[in-house]
Amino acid sequence: MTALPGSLDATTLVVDLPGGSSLADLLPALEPSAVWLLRGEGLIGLGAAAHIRARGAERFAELAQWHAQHLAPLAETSTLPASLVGIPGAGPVALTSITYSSASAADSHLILPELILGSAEGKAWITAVLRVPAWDEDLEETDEPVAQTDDGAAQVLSPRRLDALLAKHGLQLNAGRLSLIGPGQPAAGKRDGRTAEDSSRPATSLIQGSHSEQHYLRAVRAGVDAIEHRRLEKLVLARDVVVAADAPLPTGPLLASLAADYADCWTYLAGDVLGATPEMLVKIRGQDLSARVLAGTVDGRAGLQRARTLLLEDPKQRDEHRLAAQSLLDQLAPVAHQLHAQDPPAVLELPNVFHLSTDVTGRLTAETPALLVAERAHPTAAICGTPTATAAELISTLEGLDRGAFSGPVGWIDAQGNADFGIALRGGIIQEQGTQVRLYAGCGIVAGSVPEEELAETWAKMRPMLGALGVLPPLT
Ligand SMILES: C=C(O[C@@H]1C=C(C(=O)O)C=C[C@H]1O)C(=O)O
Repeated sequence: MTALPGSLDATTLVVDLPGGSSLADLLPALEPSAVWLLRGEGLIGLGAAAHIRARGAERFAELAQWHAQHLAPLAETSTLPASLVGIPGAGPVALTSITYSSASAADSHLILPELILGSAEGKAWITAVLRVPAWDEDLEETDEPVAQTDDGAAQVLSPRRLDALLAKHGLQLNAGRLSLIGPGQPAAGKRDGRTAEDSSRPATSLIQGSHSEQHYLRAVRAGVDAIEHRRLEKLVLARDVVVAADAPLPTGPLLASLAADYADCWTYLAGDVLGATPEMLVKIRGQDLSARVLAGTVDGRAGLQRARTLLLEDPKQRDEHRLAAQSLLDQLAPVAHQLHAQDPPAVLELPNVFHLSTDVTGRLTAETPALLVAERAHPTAAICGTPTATAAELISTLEGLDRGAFSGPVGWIDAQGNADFGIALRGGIIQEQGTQVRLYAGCGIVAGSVPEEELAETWAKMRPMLGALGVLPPLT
């Protein structure tokens, strides 16, 4: 973990967005360090005031400790404009991605952007986070006079410094209106989030991932075998493919296209992982928690009527789903009460696939820090299996992958401890200086699963990223 000398100072201002546009409309022209968007609203992080990395079994605890020591105190010291008080995620907020496995060679991340663009409930704001050096540090960067806010609180951020910070990220503020500097103004309400710059996007092609399709078919067969020998009930097996580009891929336009095409999914970027996930591991609002468990999948080409029959009336799909919902309830039970799971599950319709979906609600019983609630909830049987330990062990031998951030928690946590932790699905990991994205997808295997059908399902799950990257999947 990185030590952080000095302390942090955050200033939040209410802003207007260019007429008729949403936060997501700004994305194509930005180079975000972190993103979390649903239906055009959410958070865009730019730069980093602090970037904490952790690995191993203590990764959740280390990030939670950093939050408690550095971010939580800002809830007291950085006051919010009155109209934003009570809006979760408003003010200083860290975005995070945590690896699926404690054995991963990849880092887990907690990123506190130096500039946060936020929007929720029809309001928009910017938060600037500055690092105030300790007394014995070089003070060169803080030669600005300390200003006073209306309520008399000390404010390190002078108007000149704010303008410089905005300009560094291609933005400006005029009479409270936030806009892009230069020609790349957002296209108000533009449906597909694409701009003229798209024509100059790097050329992309699909190449094999860590293993062949045959390797995946064999792994699924071995998984079904283990289930039929009663070693376990359910197992989620993933595979990867790589999209290679002839130049670094700009993440702003990629995320904008995901946000436009998958508006009902959470579009995310944190550390090196990005995508658009439909699954919420756990959302924390004060003592309230909620989640959306998904398991059981039908290709979107089936159409809603047929998908409803295939999902709701198939005992195999219902069983696979029940195990996923039950695992979340069991794992949250020590820290929550009044846990309630929707029954029967609903059918969630996405542009590429249909899922069985269960909404869960509950109340946290004790003051468990949000990141440690996420640690408890992870991994559910939606992305691991039942029983968890047996499934995790089989995954590590059969998949032959380091999943990195794929299928781990991804989202944000604010100074008060409100948080969204999605599951990093339908995404990929940026590699090779931005010239490659490694896409991952997995499928729940139960007794009777057919390997070829599971392989086809992985392609359906990769469709959002393949589409955003301009690559056609093979015919399935
Ligand atoms: C593992 C993935 O998705 C998970 C597995 C599902 C399934 O097996 O039916 C459905 C939704 C997700 O919980 C993935 O998208 O890669």
